[in-house]
Amino acid sequence: MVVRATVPILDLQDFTQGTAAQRQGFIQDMGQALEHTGFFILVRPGIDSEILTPAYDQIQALFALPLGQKQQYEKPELLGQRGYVSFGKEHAKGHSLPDLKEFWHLGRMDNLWPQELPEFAPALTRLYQELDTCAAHLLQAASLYLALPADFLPELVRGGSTILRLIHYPPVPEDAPPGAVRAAPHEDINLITLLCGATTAGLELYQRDGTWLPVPVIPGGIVVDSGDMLQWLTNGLFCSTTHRVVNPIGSNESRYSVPFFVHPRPEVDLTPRFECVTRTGGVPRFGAITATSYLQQRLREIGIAPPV
Ligand SMILES: O=C(O)CCC(=O)C(=O)O
Ligand SMILES: [Fe+2]
Repeated sequence: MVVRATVPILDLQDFTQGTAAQRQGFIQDMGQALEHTGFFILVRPGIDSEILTPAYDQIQALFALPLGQKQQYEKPELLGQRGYVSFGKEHAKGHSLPDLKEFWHLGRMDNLWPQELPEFAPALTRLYQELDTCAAHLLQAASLYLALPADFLPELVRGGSTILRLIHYPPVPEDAPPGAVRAAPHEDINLITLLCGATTAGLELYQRDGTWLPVPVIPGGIVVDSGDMLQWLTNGLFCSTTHRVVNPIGSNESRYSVPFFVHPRPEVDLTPRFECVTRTGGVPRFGAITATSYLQQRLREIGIAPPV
């Protein structure tokens, strides 16, 4: 019998409102998912449609603005960390072809806001805050799984450089370079990513047997994955899984998705925790580095930051 792999599904309310046994079950299942798949789908994440719907309306309105207006908010000196990044700018590490996407970044502070859309700032600020709360629950559960104090990981990201990325993948242009895809295979740089509300399928994750597993779109669910910084800090116990977004087959429509990249504060030390080194064979696989040095190095690799 062939057993088909699936992406684990977890219910956040087991952790936030469940019995002691449900809470413990959530911690175990989440830890196992991050160890073995690097991905899971979170249902009942506590972000309701009153927040998501207006945010999505604003995202669609943003990308519908004329290119010239969007480009007023494209500022190379911000290294793509705030405002607009136009179609074809970013490429995945190790890939020369650009991804077929345009996107907008907003953070905890120092944001650029599109003056054309007065509702944009309040709607997106609320979504950022809700995702920040959701991420804190997940990082608490991850800390408990690692037998660290519950506040260990949430404390690293408090006031940190977390970024909300609004992505629009337009219909694939006829003149797109052969081989270019919506998002080429890559790993996320940060600690964890919460991907909310992709409008259509396309996200796939790479499995150890060399096959790609499509991630289903579950309405109201959030796709969560662990990134390279968490892999580093846990000495590889939690894996940062390669993923990609494939081009649509059949109807060539726009796809929107909204990843929330949870980052530590810049000065945070990412040296593997000794508890995790012990759990992974006793030998540190990674060295000492701060979150800011790690990020700069990675942004250079994807063509966003200038070489030193
Ligand atoms: O659009 C998606 O579903 C995934 C996007 C992604 O992996 C990324 O921006 O890092
Ligand atoms: Fe990603």
